[in-house]
Amino acid sequence: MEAKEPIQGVIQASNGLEETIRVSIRLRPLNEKELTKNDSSDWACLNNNSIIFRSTLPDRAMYPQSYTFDRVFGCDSTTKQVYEEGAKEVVLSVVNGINSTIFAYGQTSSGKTYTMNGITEYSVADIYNYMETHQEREYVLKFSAIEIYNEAVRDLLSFENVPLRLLDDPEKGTVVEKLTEETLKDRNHLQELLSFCEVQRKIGETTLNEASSRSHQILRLTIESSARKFKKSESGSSLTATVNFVDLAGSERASQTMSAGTRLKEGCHINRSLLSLGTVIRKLSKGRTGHVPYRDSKLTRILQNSLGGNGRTAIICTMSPARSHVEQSRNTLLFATCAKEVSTNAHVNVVVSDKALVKQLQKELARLESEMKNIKPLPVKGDSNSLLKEKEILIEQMDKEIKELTRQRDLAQYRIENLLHSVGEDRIFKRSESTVQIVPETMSETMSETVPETMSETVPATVPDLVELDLDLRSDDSSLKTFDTFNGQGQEENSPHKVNPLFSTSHDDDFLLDSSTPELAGPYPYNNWEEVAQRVRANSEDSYKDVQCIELEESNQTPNENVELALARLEDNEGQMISTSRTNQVTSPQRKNKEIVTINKDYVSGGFMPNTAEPKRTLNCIVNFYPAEQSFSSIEAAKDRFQNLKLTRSKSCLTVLMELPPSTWVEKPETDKKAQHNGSEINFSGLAEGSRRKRGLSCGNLETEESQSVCNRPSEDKALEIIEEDDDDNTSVLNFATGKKGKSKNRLRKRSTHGSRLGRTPKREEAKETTQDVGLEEEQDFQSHSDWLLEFQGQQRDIIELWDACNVPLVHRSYFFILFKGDPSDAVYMEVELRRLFFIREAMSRSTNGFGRNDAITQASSLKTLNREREMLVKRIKKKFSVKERDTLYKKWGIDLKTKQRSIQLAKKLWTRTKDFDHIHESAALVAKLLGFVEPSQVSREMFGLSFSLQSLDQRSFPWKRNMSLPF
Ligand SMILES: Nc1ncnc2c1ncn2[C@@H]1O[C@H](COP(=O)(O)OP(=O)(O)OP(=O)(O)O)[C@@H](O)[C@H]1O
Repeated sequence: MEAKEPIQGVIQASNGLEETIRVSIRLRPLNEKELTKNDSSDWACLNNNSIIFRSTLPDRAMYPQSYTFDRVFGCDSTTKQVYEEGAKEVVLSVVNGINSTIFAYGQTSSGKTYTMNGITEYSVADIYNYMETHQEREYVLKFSAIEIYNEAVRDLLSFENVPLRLLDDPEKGTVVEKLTEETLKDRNHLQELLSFCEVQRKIGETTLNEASSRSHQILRLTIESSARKFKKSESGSSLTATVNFVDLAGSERASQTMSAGTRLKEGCHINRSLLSLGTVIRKLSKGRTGHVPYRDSKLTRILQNSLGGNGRTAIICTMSPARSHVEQSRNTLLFATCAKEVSTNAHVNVVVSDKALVKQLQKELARLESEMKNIKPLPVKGDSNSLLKEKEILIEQMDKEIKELTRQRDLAQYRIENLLHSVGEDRIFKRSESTVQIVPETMSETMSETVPETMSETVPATVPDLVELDLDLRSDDSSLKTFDTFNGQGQEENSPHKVNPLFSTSHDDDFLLDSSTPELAGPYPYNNWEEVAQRVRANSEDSYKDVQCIELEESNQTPNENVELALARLEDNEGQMISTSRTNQVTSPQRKNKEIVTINKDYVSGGFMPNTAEPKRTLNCIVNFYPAEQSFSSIEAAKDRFQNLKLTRSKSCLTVLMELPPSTWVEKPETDKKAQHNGSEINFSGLAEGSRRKRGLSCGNLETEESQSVCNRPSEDKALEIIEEDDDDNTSVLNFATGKKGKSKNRLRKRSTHGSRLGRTPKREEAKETTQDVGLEEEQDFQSHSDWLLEFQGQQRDIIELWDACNVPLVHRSYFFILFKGDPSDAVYMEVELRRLFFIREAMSRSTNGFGRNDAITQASSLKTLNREREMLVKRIKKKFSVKERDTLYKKWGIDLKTKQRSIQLAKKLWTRTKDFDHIHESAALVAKLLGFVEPSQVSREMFGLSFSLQSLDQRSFPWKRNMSLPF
């Protein structure tokens, strides 16, 4: 068994190897004397491991008949076999740094010396053979020999017959003082020494006149080995181990050698060492508990490590087969049986000096440092910069893919939600063909679910968009920020709004190409709406320009300042909103902004919740807070005002301006007269019940025929209807947008749906037709503006009335009042506001009276039709206004990109959230404007329209939500 390579740097021992003593039995043949006496053998080797006693004598029955050991050698076994199978493995452990001991135990003349001499010879031969075949290491062999006789230790290599003392060394254990230790030169040298020892031992026996040895002989061979690459002086570590060849004295009892005098004493000493050996073996065989009497004899002291200590041990028990020696043979077998139970714990003995250890570590360190220095950097394939760029490009591509996938995922989720929602709404949302039907209580939840979750979070249903519009009017920068926040972009850190991925990454116009839009089926109920916009724009083009010019030349007031001015008046009349005393003079922008914020805060904190007291108060304020002599809406006042300006426009322009005062929201006798002159039955003197009845406005009673006609008005009867008289007039977008009328001979005939509802339309249309019959273009334009003015004034009153009925908050009224002053392009917003207010009032009424479902149709079918219309609108918008054209217009008008983006975002939101017929046309018109016809002066107006359209959408579900009343 090969021992493991020792670990350097550890002094004395490692690799503990616990094993039992290897015990073999060798049965020698009968010698001549025994044969002569016919001392037959009763022992027989049953196999290689067992020996049996075959005697049938009755008195022997009490003893065991069979014994088993590691190896049993019969009479015909050679010493070579005994060595090979019983000792060699243990002996050769010494070359690997493990101590080993070979014992020969047995009675006198049983063959101990005979066997041990042979084993020693074979061992020496094998050791030298090993060293010769392992030249990588250097070996130093040292030999010593002692004899223990009568408990006296003698150096067999010394001619002096002086007993040696035993010393206890802390590291080596018991050592023999002054013991000769001969360093061997070669194997012959060892053979000479062995012969010399044998002679010495025989001399002693001869002196004692003994045929058999009475002493214990210990031949000790120590082997030190080290790696050959290290010189001895530099050797950091070496292995050192000793093999002991122990030839014990005969184990027969003292009584058998009992004699008088010296012989008795000799026999007693023999027994002492042997008895002590037997005791130690017996103790060790029972485990290492308790005291082991190693020190009871010289023999056990010297061989302490070989007996249950650091080393491997083999015991060869020799025995005579003669029947006459049966008792000694049994004793030998009993000893062997005990020895078999003894275990040892062999270690590899590595001896390392401190100096050598330091040197070895230094060398190892130097080697490692050298290796570190020799390590070359790994070759880099190609240019690192190009690799980096490639990686960056790859990352960018992956990032785009991720965004695209995310967008597709969100889109798919949104469609699924819509689909599921539509299915679910079939049971709860019903409406007539063209009437917005009051939805059940679950409608509010359904509506909110229709909008993507992120969008719902972005715009809480109860947060009016006016607040954001207010901020927008303060300054461009703040409005940008606010609107971005509104749309989930450019969020502030603590903003609860989330970005809707549906919009965050898509192109500005992508939402118009949403493939989820179903096909359009059936008649398009709002044909040529874009032509309406063109007409309106064309007819009002000069007015726009003049207004802009006047506003610029008047006082360089910005839209914000106009708002401020109105608010200042509002404050003066209210006297409660803002304690600051103000006049009509324009204050500094900073101050104005601050005060507007104050109003907005009031609105958000207090005005948002239902407030029944304020609307009644503010309604009167809105109507009356302008004294007649100060009112901008007064024609006379407007004339004075305009005349004081440095007008550069033509007379016709001035005329138009005079007819389109900045604000017509207050009652004007002149206008009333004009309205009456045109056959209108509108009573402009307030909001008396009688006037409402005259106009057919039955706001409080929707069960009347008129009100039913309002609510059930087909969607075809929308706010604007275009009659193209000249099909060849295909004014280009650019021409239209830049104000070139070209050869347009379009006739715009406005048909007010709500006007019809109010009972004014027939007469008003008659007036229109009469005007058209004149045929003069200027007169037609004039008539058109006059009609619009009447229409506008009528709408104003309806709106004011509905504001009151719906408890619309003051702030909303204020801004609406300021922004929409009778410009022809305000028609859309007026119509939207009216529709919104009608709806809200109707909803309030229904919420009080209960819900009716008889005339309802399924939400799925209405959504289907809605989406068809949406699809058609998309196609028309795309066809009319290319992206390139719009960009050209934006650039020409100087609309900055952020403003454009903001408008488009609002349009997206409105477009996406428009879920019914009431809003799709207005939203389509607004979207179209924002995509192609938003001039700088219209930005705030358009945004306001979008904002309150969105607000209307959000608040639609509010009245039924948790039975709360309307917030305005
Ligand atoms: N296996 C054997 N084969 C042949 N002869 C043997 C064998 N074993 C021992 N002998 C012979 O027996 C005799 C006694 O042997 P040996 O001297 O070795 O006994 P011993 O046990 O050493 O006795 P003592 O204890 O008195 O020294 C010797 O002459 C030896 O040659």
